[in-house]
Amino acid sequence: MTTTSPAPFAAETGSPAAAEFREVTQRFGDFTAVDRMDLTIGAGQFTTLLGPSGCGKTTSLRMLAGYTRPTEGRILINGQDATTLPPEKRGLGMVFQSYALFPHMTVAENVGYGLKLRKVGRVDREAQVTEALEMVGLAHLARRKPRSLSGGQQQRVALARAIAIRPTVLLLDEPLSNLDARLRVQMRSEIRRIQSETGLSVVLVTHDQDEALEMSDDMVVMKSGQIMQQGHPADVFSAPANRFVADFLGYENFLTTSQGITLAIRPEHLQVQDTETDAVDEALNLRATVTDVAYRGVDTLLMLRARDPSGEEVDLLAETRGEDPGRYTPGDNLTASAPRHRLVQLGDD
Ligand SMILES: Nc1ncnc2c1ncn2[C@@H]1O[C@H](COP(=O)(O)OP(=O)(O)OP(=O)(O)O)[C@@H](O)[C@H]1O
Repeated sequence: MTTTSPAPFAAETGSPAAAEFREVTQRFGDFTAVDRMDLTIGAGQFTTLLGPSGCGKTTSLRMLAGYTRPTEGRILINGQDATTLPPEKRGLGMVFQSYALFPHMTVAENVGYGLKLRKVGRVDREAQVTEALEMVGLAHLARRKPRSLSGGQQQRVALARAIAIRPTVLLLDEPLSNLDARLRVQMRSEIRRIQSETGLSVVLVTHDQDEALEMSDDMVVMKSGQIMQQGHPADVFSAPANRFVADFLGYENFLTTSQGITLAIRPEHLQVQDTETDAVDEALNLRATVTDVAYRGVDTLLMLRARDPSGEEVDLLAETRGEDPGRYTPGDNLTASAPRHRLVQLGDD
């Protein structure tokens, strides 16, 4: 495996960002798929667009790639207005969910295709193809046809093809969703390694929060064509801005305080005790009744019903580890508590 110096791949110096969306809207008839979006894609960063199906992730990526023109707003690539540029003039690499390899071409020909279109000479082209194939660990399969490769290998060829042109930004649209679970996890770290070795700016679209948390430098959570929160995964995870983001990232418990503030607590942070007095020092301290118990091997989920500090009845979920699974049964009364640093205060959606 050769290590490539980041220089040829890095975004042009002096560029404030690899790409920018400025007040971008995309309408399809009456429907607004992307709604006045402002987004900066940092040069050399791994940015993920995360959100549920239909939130506008792919539409945003297609606008950046130039396959769809925004109804309103501007798109900048490397500081230049690219709003009306056709896809082939944007210098972007793209990998789709379906690998879209040419079946009649060898692996090397597939990887070199974009370079040939760009009229890169044979010697340089071969060097760049080899470099890209080495990067994805497939140099030994250069003469094979795609159909003789596994799904994971085909995905690597698609990735090599996209990086061979040394794109300004590499766009990945759910590239791992056709792979089995083990391979998907392996490819996550491979793509991440390639990104850090090349210094490429990458935008990944995914609905998988684990993928986004593991891979991103910058995570953009979207809902209904709008950005709900953008930041480093650890920051977004520990301090979701609103209920939507919290919900999407697996916060299951939402409570309202007597002052009307909404708090979120992760199920693994909600502790249960048999008696009221055990938990008096905790910031949150609620009497609750067990409504259901689900044993899951490594942990046991307790479904609880309680009255929150505002007086509303709420359903809670506590994930207990190391407890005897038979310890609690429906109808039991207990105390659900959490220390102050586990209570996340939420803003409006
Ligand atoms: N060409 C189109 N014409 C009409 N509506 C469209 C078109 N393309 C997308 N949409 C709609 O815009 C919304 C956003 O679609 P988009 O594909 O961007 O979502 P997504 O977040 O990528 O979802 P998924 O994860 O399911 O791909 C959806 O409701 C979709 O039906």
